Amino acid sequence: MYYFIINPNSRSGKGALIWRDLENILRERNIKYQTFFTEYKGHAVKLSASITASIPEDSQIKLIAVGGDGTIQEVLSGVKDISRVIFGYIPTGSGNDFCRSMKLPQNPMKALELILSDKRPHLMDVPHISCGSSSSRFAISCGIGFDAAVCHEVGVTPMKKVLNKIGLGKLVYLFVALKQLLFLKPSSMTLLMDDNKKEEFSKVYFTAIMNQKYEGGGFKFCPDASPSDGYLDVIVVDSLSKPKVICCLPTAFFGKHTHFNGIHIFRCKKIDIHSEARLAVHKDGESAGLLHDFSVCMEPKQINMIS
Ligand SMILES: Nc1ncnc2c1ncn2[C@@H]1O[C@H](COP(=O)(O)OP(=O)(O)OP(=O)(O)O)[C@@H](O)[C@H]1O
Repeated sequence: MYYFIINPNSRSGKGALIWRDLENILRERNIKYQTFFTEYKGHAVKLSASITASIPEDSQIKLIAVGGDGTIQEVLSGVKDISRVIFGYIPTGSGNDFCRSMKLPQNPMKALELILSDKRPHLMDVPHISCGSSSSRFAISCGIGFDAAVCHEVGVTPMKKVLNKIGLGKLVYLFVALKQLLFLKPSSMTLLMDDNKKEEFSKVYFTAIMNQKYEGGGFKFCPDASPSDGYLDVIVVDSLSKPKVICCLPTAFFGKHTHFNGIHIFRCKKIDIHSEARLAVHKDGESAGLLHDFSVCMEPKQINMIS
């Protein structure tokens, strides 16, 4: 039995249309499945929690997220015990950084074929973010500062709808990034890694904590990040002039930004971040509010991922 959690609103409503075609394939092949449609932000967390709470002891279920990167983040966050889930993903979002990093099919039909092929799943690391009293999982990355401000604006800008209509949804990240950069004020930040390594920076544009190589619609910010090495890769962009950031950003599409002065990359299993200014924070591209502090650590258990 497959349990599909579907965000019909992904890619500005195209998700619902794509699901119709996918469901025809499931029906034609007499596949056993159940569907759960999200109706509002945060609904996938609840659906995933109630589905996985009903798994009988010592058994596993196939839980499939159908949506954008934000839907993956919510579905993973709701799962009760990740070791009892075989997780699959069908991309119907705009950014699709998860597919890019995991080398999964970007085409929803091909992604469904992969899920139905019954290939042996691979283990994937799942990081955990704590902000005050709230905590959740993410799959790709979380970040504070510029990258989060971009994610926040991408989520609300009407430009996303327009560009999605003409099949250029990915460009929205580029336009919003350039606009945000013009108004951005760097902040001082302290990073405490694995409880013993402290790094202080005075003019941080953003810090991203990455489980995967890509975020923000294709920026390869941490080219050596791997979702199966048990580590978080951290990038800090500090003390660059704005013109230099503009020069550096396009090179990040190819992971060639790491040699610029002011780009710092670290690796750890746990990190506590403090920003002097209250800045935007994101998890897998979805806004997590404006914060001074948050912590990220790797979950002790990995999830079985169909890939
Ligand atoms: N029925 C719904 N109506 C409105 N928003 C929803 C609904 N279901 C889910 N959401 C919210 O929509 C947001 C974006 O979803 P998702 O990431 O799946 O799609 P996307 O934004 O098109 O893709 P991407 O993140 O790859 O750009 C998430 O925060 C999710 O909680």
